[in-house]
Amino acid sequence: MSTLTASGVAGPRASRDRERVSSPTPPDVPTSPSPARGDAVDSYDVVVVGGGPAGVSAAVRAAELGARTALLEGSRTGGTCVNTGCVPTRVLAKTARLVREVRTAAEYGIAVPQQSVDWPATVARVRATVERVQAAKADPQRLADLGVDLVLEGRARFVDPHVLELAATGRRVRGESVVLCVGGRSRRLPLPGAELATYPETVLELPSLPRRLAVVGAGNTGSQLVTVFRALGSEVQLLDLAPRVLPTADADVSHAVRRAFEEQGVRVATGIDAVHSLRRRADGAIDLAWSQGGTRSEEAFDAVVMSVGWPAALDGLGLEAAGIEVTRSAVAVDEHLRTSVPHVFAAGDANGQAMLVQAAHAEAEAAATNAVLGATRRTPHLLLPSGGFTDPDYAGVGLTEDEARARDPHCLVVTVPFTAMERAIIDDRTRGFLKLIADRRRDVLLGAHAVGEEAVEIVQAVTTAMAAGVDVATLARVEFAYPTYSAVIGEAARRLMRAAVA
Ligand SMILES: Cc1cc2nc3c(=O)[nH]c(=O)nc-3n(C[C@H](O)[C@H](O)[C@H](O)COP(=O)(O)OP(=O)(O)OC[C@H]3O[C@@H](n4cnc5c(N)ncnc54)[C@H](O)[C@@H]3O)c2cc1C
Ligand SMILES: NC(=O)c1ccc[n+]([C@@H]2O[C@H](COP(=O)([O-])OP(=O)(O)OC[C@H]3O[C@@H](n4cnc5c(N)ncnc54)[C@H](O)[C@@H]3O)[C@@H](O)[C@H]2O)c1
Repeated sequence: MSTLTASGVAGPRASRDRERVSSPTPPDVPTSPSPARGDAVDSYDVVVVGGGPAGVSAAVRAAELGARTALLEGSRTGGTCVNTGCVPTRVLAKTARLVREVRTAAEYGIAVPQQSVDWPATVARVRATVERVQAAKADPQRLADLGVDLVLEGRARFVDPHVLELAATGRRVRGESVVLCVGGRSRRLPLPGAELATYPETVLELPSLPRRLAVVGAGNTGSQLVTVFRALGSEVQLLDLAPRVLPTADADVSHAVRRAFEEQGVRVATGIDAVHSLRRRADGAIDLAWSQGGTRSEEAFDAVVMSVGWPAALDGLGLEAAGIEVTRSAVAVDEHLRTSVPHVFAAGDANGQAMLVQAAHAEAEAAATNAVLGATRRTPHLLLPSGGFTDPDYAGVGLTEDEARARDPHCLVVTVPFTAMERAIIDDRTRGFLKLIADRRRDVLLGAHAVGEEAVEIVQAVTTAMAAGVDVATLARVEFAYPTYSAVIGEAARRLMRAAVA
């Protein structure tokens, strides 16, 4: 059987005598013999670099299309998502929710003794859950069964546009096409004392719960960490250069989350001028200096978390050896996810576009298909739902109200507060709303934004309707089970039907 290449011409075969999984360390999977540094080159149709959500999707897709495929992972499969991002954050969010539930238990007649949080036990629980998700999602045998050679021999580095060298063994792997799925890492600000900061990937390494915590950056990551540590008892100061928290969310979502933070006792400072420095004090605390409106502040914290952005993880990748261009801290790609070098593609956080798991999957499948069959697929990401597990939760899909009004001032917007929904009243979770945005003819849903209980699931349900091209009248006729949070969708659709066009 001949192998596929991007041009459809028979290409070089991989060494099939190698085990499908190789690793420099002796885990429970067999390892392949490693040739001397730079000696041998194993050839594949498609080499995928990075084994996070994007890399695994790209490798599986390429293998499904019949390409000989290698997946090079420098650390652990699962990437940021499983190991240090979504999964641990979600377990921490559940921990925070449990604390809040316990706090209100007495209102339901349940006596709970004075609560306390055992941080090491929380961390152990998070780590155990990461392992369980690892086992379910990133099973090397599953990849092998799908026809992917998983190579765990350290970080890969280009030595020329087709060949990558693996740091742990020096083995060289050649790809007729290469798909870069190397993800990102937290941005490091070049500040005096920056080494004193904690980063989202390292919050679990905090030795104890900080009594006083500063979170710099109120994007998705920072906002979720605010909720977690506030619920666990920390005094929290949130700082951001942007004028509002969650700066890319719908403005009403952003305002609602900020209001909730402030009611919970979080000090929120947006529109600051700059963060200046961190400095270790004699008592072990960290002095953080920042300014706002020209006034300088300096305050002591037990920990300072920096969540100020997520550039692509390009250090040591040798992009210069391949001639691959970088723009704004990410690998530049065209609409077909092709880099400046035509046989190299980039998907997921590495290209700096959407930076969500669902986007990583979609981009990776398109990039791998393009790598194998030719570059024609695109991922316009018109419908990319996302959300975060703060207190309250928030979510959105499609255009924000400001974006929709900028395109058509006569678009229709309705907002249904959770105070109107029986389920929210029953659960005592009336903080929140669903905003639905439709075109003036009510043919197309343009956006949905929610704050409150089950916000992410509600927005996901609206996304399904949007993806199916459901018009407002049809949505208004859908029956929703009683009593559910998603019933707010039907109520919003009915209000859209009654809304007057300006
Ligand atoms: C705290 C936090 C919470 C998040 N929560 C959510 C969420 O709830 N929902 C959501 O959709 N998104 C969330 N995200 C974003 C999500 O984690 C990323 O969008 C997603 O992981 C991107 O997948 P990826 O495969 O592109 O990159 P990654 O998951 O970062 O994977 C990249 C992989 O490449 C490997 N690698 C890097 N360089 C090399 C190299 N040179 N050689 C070999 N291997 C290499 C890395 O070891 C890593 O395994 C969160 C992010 C953070 C930081
Ligand atoms: N639940 C989710 O879906 C989820 C959760 C976490 C992260 N993510 C994704 O991961 C990526 C990274 O998220 P993130 O929150 O780390 O980054 P981000 O870029 O989304 O937010 C960074 C925040 O830091 C602020 N900032 C930047 N420089 C600053 C400075 N010098 N001082 C003070 N504030 C500064 C920005 O204004 C912004 O609000 C994003 O694309 C995000 O969507 C998604």
